[in-house]
Amino acid sequence: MSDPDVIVYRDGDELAKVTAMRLVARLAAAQAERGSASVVLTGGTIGIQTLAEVAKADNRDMVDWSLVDVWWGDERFLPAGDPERNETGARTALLDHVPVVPERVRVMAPSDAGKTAEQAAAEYALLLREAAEGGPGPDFDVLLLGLGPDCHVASLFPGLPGPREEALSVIAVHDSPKPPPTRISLTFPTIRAAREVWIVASGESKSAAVRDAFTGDDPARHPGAGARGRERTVFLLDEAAAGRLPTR
Ligand SMILES: O=C(O)[C@H](O)[C@@H](O)[C@H](O)[C@H](O)COP(=O)(O)O
Repeated sequence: MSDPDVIVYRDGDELAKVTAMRLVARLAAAQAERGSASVVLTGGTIGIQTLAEVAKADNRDMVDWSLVDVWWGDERFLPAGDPERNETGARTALLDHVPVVPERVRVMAPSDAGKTAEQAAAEYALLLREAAEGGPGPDFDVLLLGLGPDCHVASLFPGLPGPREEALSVIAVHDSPKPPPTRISLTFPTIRAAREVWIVASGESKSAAVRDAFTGDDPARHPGAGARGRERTVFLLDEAAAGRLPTR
C-alpha cells in the first residue's frame, strides 16, 4: 500500500476550510462518476469544524446532497440529542443546512433507544451489510477521521481490544479513555474498505500521534497507523500537527 499523501496548511482554520472544499469536490466527482456519493463523518474539534466549513463553502452546491449517503465512523453512546453526540455536532454544523435525505443518513443508535451498546453496534453492522453490495463494507468515497493525541482514530484506542478486531465491522467500546466511556465504532476492516481515508489533525498536541500514524506499523499501539484507504490515504494537517513528520 502506498504511503499516505500529506497536505499541510498554515493553521487549523485554513485546514478546516480547505479540507471542506476538498471534500465537496471529492463528493461531486464521485457523483459525476457513479451518480451518488458516500461519506463517513467523525466527531472531534477539527472534524466538526470542517463540517461547518462545508456548510459555508462556496462550492457546497456542486454536491447533490439528496444523493449523499452519510455514515459515522464512531459515536458516543449518549441519549438522542445530547450535545456531546457526534450526530448532534454534525447536524448542527452541516446536516441541518443541506438537503440530505433522512433515509440516507445512517445514525448510530443513541443510548436511550432501548438497546445496549452491543445491540446498537450489531444494528449498524446490519445497515453496513445491506449497503455493502457484496463487498466488506459500503463503497465509502471518503472516510473522515480525527486523531487523538494517543493516536486513536474513531473510537479505536491503544490498549483496548478495538484496534485488533478483524471479525466484526462495528463494535461497542467500553472504558474509553476519552469521555464518554461507552461508544460505538467502526473497526479497521470497515475503515479500510473506504476508497479514501482522510486523517485531519490540527495542533502541536497531535504532532507525535501524526508521526506515529504515518510511520507506525502496529495499529494496536498506534491505531492511526491502521487507518488506510483502499485507493488513497491523505493526512490533512496544519503546520503544528505536521511538526514531527520525518519529511519535515
Ligand atoms: O468521538 C470522538 O471524539 C471522535 O470521533 C474522535 O476520534 C476524535 O476525532 C478525536 O479524538 C480527535 O478529537 P479532537 O479533534 O477534538 O482532538
